[in-house]
Amino acid sequence: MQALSPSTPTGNLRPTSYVRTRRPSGPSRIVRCIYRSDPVHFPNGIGASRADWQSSCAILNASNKTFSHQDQPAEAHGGGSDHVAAVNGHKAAIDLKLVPIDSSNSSAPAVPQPPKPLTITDLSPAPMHGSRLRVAYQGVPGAYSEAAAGKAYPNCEAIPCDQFEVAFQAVELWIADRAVLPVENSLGGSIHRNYDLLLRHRLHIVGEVQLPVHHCLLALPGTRMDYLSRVISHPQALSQCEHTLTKLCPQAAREAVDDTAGAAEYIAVNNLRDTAAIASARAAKLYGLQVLADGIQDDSSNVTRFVMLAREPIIPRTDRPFKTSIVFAHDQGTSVLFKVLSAFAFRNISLTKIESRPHRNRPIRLVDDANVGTAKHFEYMFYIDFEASLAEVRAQNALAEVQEFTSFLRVLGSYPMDMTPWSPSA
Ligand SMILES: O=C(O)C(=O)C[C@]1(C(=O)O)C=C[C@@H](O)C=C1
Repeated sequence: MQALSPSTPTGNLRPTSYVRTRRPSGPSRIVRCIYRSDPVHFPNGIGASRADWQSSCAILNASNKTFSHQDQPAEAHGGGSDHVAAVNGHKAAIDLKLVPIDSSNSSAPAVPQPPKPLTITDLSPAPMHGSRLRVAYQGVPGAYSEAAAGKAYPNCEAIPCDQFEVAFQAVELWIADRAVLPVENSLGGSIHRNYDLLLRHRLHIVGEVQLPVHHCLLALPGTRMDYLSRVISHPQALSQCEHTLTKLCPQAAREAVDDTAGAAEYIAVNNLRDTAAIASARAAKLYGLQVLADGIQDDSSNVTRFVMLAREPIIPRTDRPFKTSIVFAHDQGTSVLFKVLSAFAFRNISLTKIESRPHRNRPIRLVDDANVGTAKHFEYMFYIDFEASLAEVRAQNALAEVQEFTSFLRVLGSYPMDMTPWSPSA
């Protein structure tokens, strides 16, 4: 099993061809590279088999084909909850001259073909990569992020990536249609890396899912809890089980790894008899481990919130509860925060989340006072989620006001709230 990594597809798993398309106007671009794969299925919203990323890559003979654009309402892919803005949904790729033509078929001299006119079928939703949405997540099969991808898009093909950054890039490079990434956990707090990446990349939040996270302590069959010298897992999982772990195996050191299921796989592959992993029951099954303890999160209300990202925003609506995520900064730093928050308070708009991260471009603001010296204020980017749709006038007015108080403002997305009934990780 190999997760998509920075060397994929541009490194050792380089695909043998890309399919390119040229838009009616503008330059040609890579829209897809095709790998042979045994993708993960989500028959009931949960992944069932492992994706198998191979270096081999199908070469499309596109001489007589037209392909549809991938971005379209998620239902067309057999599930999903976001509707990508049709205004950006170029439905057909009409000029495929850049695709290598299969030379085995070319006994006759090549006659230049005039471009074919668009037909009504070119405009109907038919993804060029088959009928399933491809969803990038960080981790390997059995990770909670894979389960979140299955909850967000029930029939999707889940694409494992070894880093969050790679999941962003997979969508940007059209290798995946969506990315599903954790942003916060009810016990462990924010996943800061993803807040920073949301700002660095140009993807749009098109949805959210909240996943109850039920952790197990996994080890090779026959391992005894009192012989454990090490527990390995994702830092979030370690922090969500901190107190329980201290009670269960106080002698064991804790070590952070990239993801929970990756920790389980690592134990199995290296036959580690003194090490346990915190991961899902599904990871135990996938990697042949035994469940030493079940439900080891410190509180049953252990929920991780994931956001779904796409290249295009969705059209905000008012017929169901929506949330909007923004990020802003100001030259005068935290002094404007109160004014910004009042723009929402005056309109009865509830905030559901506020987060601050270092302002990487300008981390410190110096304020000189000849009498007392120089004050050094840290600068921040503020992230806010509020409960309103951008289609609502009160939200538009609030943002117009926020813009007056800020030197930088970006809407990360306006998207349906996850309203699934509450079920803690029992
Ligand atoms: O390691 C995994 O299984 C993940 O999907 C990552 C992650 C996270 O980043 O928070 C997701 C959910 C859990 O909170 C623990 C870990």
